[in-house]
Amino acid sequence: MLVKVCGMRDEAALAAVAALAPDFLGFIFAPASPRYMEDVLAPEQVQQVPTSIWKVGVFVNATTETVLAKARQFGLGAVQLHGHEAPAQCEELGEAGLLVMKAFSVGSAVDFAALLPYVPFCDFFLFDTKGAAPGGNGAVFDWALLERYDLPVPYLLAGGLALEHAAELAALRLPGLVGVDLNSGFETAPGVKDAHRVAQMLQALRLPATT
Ligand SMILES: O=C(O)c1ccccc1N[C@@H]1O[C@H](COP(=O)(O)O)[C@@H](O)[C@H]1O
Repeated sequence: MLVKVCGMRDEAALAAVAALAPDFLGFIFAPASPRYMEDVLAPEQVQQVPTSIWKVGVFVNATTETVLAKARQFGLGAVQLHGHEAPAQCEELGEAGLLVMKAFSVGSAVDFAALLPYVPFCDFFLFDTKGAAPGGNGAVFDWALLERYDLPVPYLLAGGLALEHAAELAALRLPGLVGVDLNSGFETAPGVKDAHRVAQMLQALRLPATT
């Protein structure tokens, strides 16, 4: 199971979580988010994350020019598009050499047909809970809604995941599911990750499957 830890904005927590070697570390570039990090982390602090970890910039309805400029400045290898970005923008960012993750908000149902235009242009999808904010709402959706997923793009599960879900997530078998995204459920304050809780989750998810 791939693990992304998102919303890094505290230098000490960044170092502690990076030392745990998650697959992805996420940095929020949406100014309205309490996890917005450009005011507290310098590009060099992001660039020094080990190259074995994908550095993911999380954007909400930013232009391609802005995303590419931030990617260059902070040394991002991947982008998570968490707004209403079009398939053409995913294509542009992929062609620029970035790994593209498109997030979709899940309410009481998922319209998989609406995702079809994104299929050729995304490396991963990410399913998050619909809420008042574009992301980081800290709420879990009904994962059973993904049982009918049949598209060829692998996805990460997001939305309110916390340590209490560890056993259920480790045993979860859903078509297309390849990873999880840890965010507000692993914080002591917005953007300050609790490396101890992240370590416990990584251990639970990386244990060999028993079934
Ligand atoms: O975390 C944020 O503040 C945020 C802001 C804008 C876009 C995305 C954001 N976070 C993403 O939201 C999901 C779910 O987070 P949570 O577990 O519910 O807190 C996750 O993919 C984050 O990357």
